[in-house]
Amino acid sequence: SSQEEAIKQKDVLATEVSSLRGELQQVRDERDRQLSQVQTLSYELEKVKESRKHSSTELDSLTLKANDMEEKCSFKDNQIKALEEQLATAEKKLQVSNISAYETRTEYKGQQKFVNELQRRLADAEYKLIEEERLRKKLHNTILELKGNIRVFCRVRPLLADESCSTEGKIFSYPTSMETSGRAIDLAQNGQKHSFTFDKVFTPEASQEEVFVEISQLVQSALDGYKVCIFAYGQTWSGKTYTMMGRPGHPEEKGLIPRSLEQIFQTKQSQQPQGWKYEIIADKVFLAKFTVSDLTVVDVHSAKEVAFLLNQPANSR
Ligand SMILES: Nc1ncnc2c1ncn2[C@@H]1O[C@H](COP(=O)(O)OP(=O)(O)OP(=O)(O)O)[C@@H](O)[C@H]1O
Repeated sequence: SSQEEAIKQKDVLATEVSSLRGELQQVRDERDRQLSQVQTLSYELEKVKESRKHSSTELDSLTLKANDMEEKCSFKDNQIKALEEQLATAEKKLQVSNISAYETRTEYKGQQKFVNELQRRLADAEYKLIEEERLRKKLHNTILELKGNIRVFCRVRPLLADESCSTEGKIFSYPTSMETSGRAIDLAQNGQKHSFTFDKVFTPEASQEEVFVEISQLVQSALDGYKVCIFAYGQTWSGKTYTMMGRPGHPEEKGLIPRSLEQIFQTKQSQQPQGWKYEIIADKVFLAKFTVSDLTVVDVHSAKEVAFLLNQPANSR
């Protein structure tokens, strides 16, 4: 029985051992499972640590960026403030400009009215001027016609250095009566007096300018469209060239031709704004010893040829 007892106890113990072995196995399995869980967790922990490290670097860089942005923002804020101030000033200026633009526009309208009025008056004045110019031409020509369509002036030149003056005072005299003053000349020859009257007599003292005053009215007539002819006539050495051309190299002694040309070209210029247009044609003819040579029809090829033609009448005398 004690043997049975022992066998029984042994069986109980064997059962107990196997149950304990089962439990041990369970504990082992649990341990392995927990071990692998620990491994997983420590791996994850490692990952979290790494990501935290990365995040902290990123955080640093972001903080830096944020600081930079803040700085920039405050700079931009200042800029915006400055721009706002500028904008306010500009708006104020714009307001002022608008007011002054309005004033200017009003003033411009006033001026425009005034200009229109002036233009109207100018057109009126121009019309009157043209009418009056027409009347002046007519009256000028009437005066010249009344003075005589053909007028003869006499000019006595002074004695030249090599000419005797012993008898000069006795030969010429100029009557001073009311009727003939400035128009008559008396010549004494062999005790006889010969009286002549002209439209005007120029004494030896008369200047080129004085002679031109008489002639300029005829030049004006020519400019007004009337036909005019002025020529000098007289014996050799009597002063025709001097009267017509003047003394070369002495501008104050220039003759009728250069003075007339000046008047013609001055009038041409001064009348241009009033709408007058002048066409001036020059034609030069030489007459010497009954031979007429017309420069405008003779073919010339050089300045020398022209000089030759100009000298021809003088050479042929
Ligand atoms: N009014 C004057 N005052 C001063 N000198 C004059 C005057 N008129 C003429 N003379 C002089 O008298 C001289 C003769 O004049 P000029 O040559 O003009 O005469 P002319 O009539 O043209 O002669 P020609 O018929 O020979 O060509 C010139 O020396 C000129 O300078």
